[in-house]
Amino acid sequence: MSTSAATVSLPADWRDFLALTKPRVMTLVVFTGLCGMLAAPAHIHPILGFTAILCIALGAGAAGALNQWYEADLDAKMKRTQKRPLPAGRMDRQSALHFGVGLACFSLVLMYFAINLAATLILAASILFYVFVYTIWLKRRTPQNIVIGGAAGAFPPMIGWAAATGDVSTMPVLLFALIFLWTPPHFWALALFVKTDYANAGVPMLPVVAGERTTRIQIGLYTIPMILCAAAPWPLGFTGAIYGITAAVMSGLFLAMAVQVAIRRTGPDDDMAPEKRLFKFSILYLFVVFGALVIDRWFA
Ligand code: HEM
Ligand SMILES: CC(C)=CCC/C(C)=C/CC/C(C)=C/COP(=O)(O)OP(=O)(O)O
Repeated sequence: MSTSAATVSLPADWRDFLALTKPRVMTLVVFTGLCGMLAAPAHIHPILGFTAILCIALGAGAAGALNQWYEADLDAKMKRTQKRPLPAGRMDRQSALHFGVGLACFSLVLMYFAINLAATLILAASILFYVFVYTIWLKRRTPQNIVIGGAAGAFPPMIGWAAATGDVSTMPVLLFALIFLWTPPHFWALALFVKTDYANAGVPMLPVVAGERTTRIQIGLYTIPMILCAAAPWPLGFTGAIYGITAAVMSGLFLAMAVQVAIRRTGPDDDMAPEKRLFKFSILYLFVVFGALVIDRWFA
């Protein structure tokens, strides 16, 4: 259990509450949720659609706040996270806890009454998974933390789909699998160049525990099933050529960058440019592939 990381010296303002929700990561979470909703074979009224996306954003924000409530001690030890409201002492942990629990309850109640049970249950699963399975249980215990805990971030397209259709079928499961398999290359590419931060904080991320070589190989190994999942919707008849060709081009680029990272040997002064490029590209990849899904459905 984490302890209070710093003396609280400044009153928190709305920017600190916004920072608790991890807004930058949330943009992609919300985008994949929106694309899952718009790619579904059912129309949802725009106001209900907006409400469902709002619920995903609030639920993800709640999960981010509860993550920061629990790991203020870890965040205080890492350069990348030291300026967050809790480790910087601009907010007390209880406020973050109340904010996170309140937001989670609000998003779930709104989803249930405005949308449907299926979307509510999957949203609840993703909040619970991120907070309890990833943050509290696995993150400090095993380098497989992000493989298993990563499921939390893979649910949003399924939530969007369920909001539009009321259920879940093969296609949203494929979209879940795509993000699930994307998460290890996304995160481990970053972990390779912020390895020292994690080592200092005592977090057992793969490069710290198993070494760089293993991490590089694992990045390559997860990329192969990931691109198969990205390719599958076209031959399975769920999408057309716009999606199929876009996914193939983006997956080809992803594979090339992942292989480059997988086979590289680096010295202590290496600038880690290929790893940084792969991390940045991983984000663009999901934006473009999910965007293509919607363009294919609506404009093809
Ligand atoms: C367990 C799974 C994941 C882990 C451990 C992880 C970890 C990280 C970390 C540490 C960063 C750097 C953020 C920062 O500098 O504050 C990051 C950035 C990012 N992640 Fe992930 N991530 C995961 C899953 C996801 C998922 C599922 C998405 C969305 C679908 C996502 C989207 C992003 C985006 C958009 C950024 C860039 C944020 C920025 O520009 O600052 N991540 N991720
Ligand atoms: C719809 C819904 C509830 C989604 C929630 C899932 C979600 C926000 C997934 C993204 C995962 C994420 C931000 C991991 C960051 O890892 P970390 O927490 O180890 O990163 P840190 O070191 O920056 O805190």
